This record gives sequence, C-alpha cells and structure tokens, in this order.
Amino acid sequence: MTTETGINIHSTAGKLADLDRRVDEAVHAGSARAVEKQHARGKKTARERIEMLLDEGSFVELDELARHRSTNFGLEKTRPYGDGVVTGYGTVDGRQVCVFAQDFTVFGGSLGEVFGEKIVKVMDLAMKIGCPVVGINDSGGARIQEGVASLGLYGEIFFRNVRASGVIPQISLIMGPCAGGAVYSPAVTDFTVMVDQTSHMFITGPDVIKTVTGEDVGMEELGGARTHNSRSGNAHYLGSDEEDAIEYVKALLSYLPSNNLDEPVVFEAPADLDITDEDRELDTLIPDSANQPYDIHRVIEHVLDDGEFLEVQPLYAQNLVVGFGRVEGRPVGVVANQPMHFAGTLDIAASEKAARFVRTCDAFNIPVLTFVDVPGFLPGTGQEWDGIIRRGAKLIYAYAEATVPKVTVITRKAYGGAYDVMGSKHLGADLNFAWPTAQIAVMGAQGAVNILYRSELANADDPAAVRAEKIAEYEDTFANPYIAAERGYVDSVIPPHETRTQIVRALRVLRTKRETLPPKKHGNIPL
Ligand SMILES: CC(=O)SCCNC(=O)CCNC(=O)[C@H](O)C(C)(C)COP(=O)(O)OP(=O)(O)OC[C@H]1O[C@@H](n2cnc3c(N)ncnc32)[C@H](O)[C@@H]1OP(=O)(O)O
Repeated sequence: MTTETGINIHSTAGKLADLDRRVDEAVHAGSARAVEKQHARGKKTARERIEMLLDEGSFVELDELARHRSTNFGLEKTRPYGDGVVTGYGTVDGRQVCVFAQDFTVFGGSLGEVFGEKIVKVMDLAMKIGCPVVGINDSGGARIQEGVASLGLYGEIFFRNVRASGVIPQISLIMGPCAGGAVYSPAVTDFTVMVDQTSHMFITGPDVIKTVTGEDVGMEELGGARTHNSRSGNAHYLGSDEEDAIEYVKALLSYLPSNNLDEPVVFEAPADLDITDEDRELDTLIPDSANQPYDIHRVIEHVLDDGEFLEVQPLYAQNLVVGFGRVEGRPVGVVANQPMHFAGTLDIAASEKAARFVRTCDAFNIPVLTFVDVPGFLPGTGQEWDGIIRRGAKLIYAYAEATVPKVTVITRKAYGGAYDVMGSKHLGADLNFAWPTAQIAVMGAQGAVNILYRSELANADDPAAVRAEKIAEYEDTFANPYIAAERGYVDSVIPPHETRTQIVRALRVLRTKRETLPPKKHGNIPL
C-alpha cells in the first residue's frame, strides 16, 4: 500500500522512509514563515538553542513524534509532531543534563496537554537519574484551545519543580514571552536567566494593567530582562544576547553538582601557600577613613582561583554581592557586603538575595565564604513597613540552617544585628577571621556617643570637643576585632595578605565536615 506521501509502508525500505519523513516533519514543525519571524526578532529556534547549549552531537530527543489529541476549535486539522516543545537529554561539558525548549514557531510555543506531558516526562527522568534540568521558555502560555488541560499540566510542572527543588539543579532560560501562570515554573527553579530586549515575564500584561489600574507601561519596562534583573530580582542574569545567556547557564552548571547527593566537579589545583606580592596588595585596600568605600570585588577576586568570579544577580541589590568561584579547583559560593553601594548596609532586597543564595549553596554542597563590611540595616519607614524584620530574618535562617562549610572574614565594619546575621560564629560559621581593620561593635562611634553621652553633650560648654573626645575613646575601646577575638567570636585576627592562604587552609580542614539538622518535616522559614 502506498500512502499519500508516495511511500509504500508495507516494505521495510518503505517503513524506514516513512520514519524519515515523520522525523523530518517533526524537525520542521514550525512553518518557514514562523522561523523567519523568529530569526528576524533576534531569536533562535528551539533546536538551535539546544544545539548551542549541549555538547555537539550529544542531544537525544524524546517524544519527537508526540502529537496533541485535541479537537477543540478545529485544532484536529493541525497536529504537528513534537507539539511545540523539544525535549530530551544530552551533555554540557561532558555532564548529563535534561532539557526542554519551547518552540515559539509552533502554536506560539503555547502549552497544551501533550506539550506539558513531554516536559513532565523529561523532568521525571532527570529526577530518576539525578541530573540538572534546563528549561528554555518561549511561549504564549496556556494553549487556549486546550483549556483546563493546559492548566492541569502547568500544575504538574510546578509540582515537579517543587519536588525537585534542592534535589537537582533547575535552571530556566527565558528567551521570549513567559506570561501568566507560566512564570511560576521559572520562579521555583534555582536560577532564571533572561535575554536583553527579547524576553519578557509578567503575571498580567500591559493591556490588562491599563484596564484595571489605568497605568501605562510598556512590555520592556513592565517585564523585560533589565527590569527583572535590576528591579524585581526575579532574574539572576541579563544575557546581552541568546549566546551570552546560554554561556552563563553553562558556567553555572560547572559549579553545581548533578544532584544533592553528589559533590560539585573538582579540578585538582593545589594552591601555593607562600605569600605573594598580590596577596600583599590587600594590606593597602582598606582606606584609613571608615567612611570611604572600596570595591569588595577586589577581595573576592583575590582569593578565588584565577580571579574568576561568576556573579549571580549582579544588577540587583548591589549593596550585597553573591556568586560562585573556585578555591583550589573546588566550587565555593561567595556572599559579601559591598561598601560601594549604600555603604554595604543590609536591606530587604540584599537580605533575600543573600538568603536565597546561601540556601542554594547549602542544598548543593557548596561551601559558603562570607566577607563582612556592614554598618547595619538600612533605616527607613519603607524598609520597616515592607517587612525588613521578617524578610531580613531569612538571612539568619539561611546561615543557621546551612550545614556546608562556612568561612567568614570581617574586613571592616560588623555592627549590630548585621554582625550576627552575616555568617557569624553564633549562626554556626565554622571558621571566622577578622582583619586588624575590623570594627566589631553594637554600632558606630557617632551613634554610640550620641546615645551614651546625650545629657553630657547637651550640657557641655563645647559639645563638639566633648563629642570628638568621646568618639575617640569609643573607637579606641571598641572599633577593633580584639574584643571579639578575646571571646573566640573570631578564631583569628589575620593580616589581609594571609586571607587567601587562610581560606585555603580553612576549606581544606572543613572538607570532611559533617553536620546534620535535628529530624523534622521541614523548618518554617519566614516567607
Ligand atoms: C497559565 C497561562 O499561561 S495564562 C496566559 C495565557 N496566554 C496569554 O494570555 C498570551 C496569549 N498570547 C499573546 O498574547 C501573544 O501571542 C504573545 C504576546 C505571547 C506573542 O505575540 P506575537 O509575537 O505577536 O505572536 P502571535 O500572537 O502571532 O502568536 C504566534 C502564534 O501562536 C499562537 N498563540 C500564541 N499564544 C497562544 C496561546 N496561548 N494559545 C494558543 N495559541 C497561541 C497565535 O495564535 C499565533 O498563531 P498563528 O501563527 O497560527 O496565527
């Protein structure tokens, strides 16, 4: 028998040719016009993206021939193979990952029942074998013609995102629209990477907002990559183009283990423990004036192998820096106050950014290295009314709960509650160091003197002179690391040039650290 395609499917050769035809149809499921439109927007197709992400020739596709069974609104007339999403597995730098890529050229990448089932299947595979999932999002959202079945599948995906959280790394690439409920899958995953100008995320779009609140806002301003990287904190990296975004994802994967029972990849690179000229450069980093800023990146890059630091959320809450690097070839997560922004104070955004990052490191067996230069929490009604108490507490929770090796270096200020919060000994840090420039106290000299000597200053003939004298006295007594060192709150006061070598030794000794939390269903982190 010969089909309408001219192939005799009753012969072996015909059956093979028939398969070839079907696969070819699957590969070209999107119309030439749709592909052209996609390219004209500076966007790649789903398959091109997978090719960029995975090692050459490593991709194995699943469910290439899956098709929807819907008959609503004439949908039965269009049943493209693959149903608008490409799923499968392959390798990144030789390590296994599962992947799905929504194909905007087919039904606008909209998610129907079969489309959703394909994603669910590949997520289940990743959980069974313990490998990361990278999801590439480019979709018009729930497939309208498939109604509640689409919503059901979104729910199935969210459920798996949550169950997989802390078990396998989950990374979302947003490479087009991601609207409505669709945003909640990326939101649950560990990292969300967006592309400048071509990716958008929002719960309700500009038109709905205009109708309901009267606000006039464009797509880009509402939910573009820059907005989510700098304002909302929903995204972790702003790719300048698709290639840049994918390179970032590959770099992220290189620091993460395949699953929570695995260790991150190690490149054996024993550190030189002799003090170098470069080490000595840190001795002149801290300005004599406590109010003068310096860039904490210099300290971070100094202690990391080859100065390589993969910053996470570099555009958001810039008063706090987080990211990954390696020490002796082993991944570490870095959390650091940044004196260049808001003098390094902690606010809601910085607390949540750091808390999330510490928990990510802890979930995936990555030691946490903390650099402290924090004058306190950011004052203001805005902060108080938006819940700095509850939301700042997340950072305490994250540090106290983390059982991975925790090493902390206080470079300068560690004042008040912020001292406790930033990886202090009291929250379970294993090894704590301070530079001689450290000031570990309840508050800065100005504030302390104003409170302690309020009446004396009010009654003084020369208040300025009395204030200066009291400030000097306070600074001489408290603005140092030695009171904390007396009590063992810091294990050692070290010259800055020993920072790198002390961190190397600390992380070496902590490699065998084993600590378990008391049995419980789960904690109750303030959310
Ligand atoms: C849980 C949830 O996801 S709720 C959210 C539901 N989704 C939405 O409200 C978004 C609906 N879609 C849109 O607003 C627009 O398609 C956008 C903004 C996403 C993209 O716009 P454009 O880039 O101009 O693409 P365009 O609208 O032409 O869509 C491309 C194709 O995908 C189809 N499509 C897009 N979204 C959907 C959808 N949700 N369901 C079914 N088909 C869809 C379009 O009908 C169009 O098909 P055609 O090529 O046969 O004409």
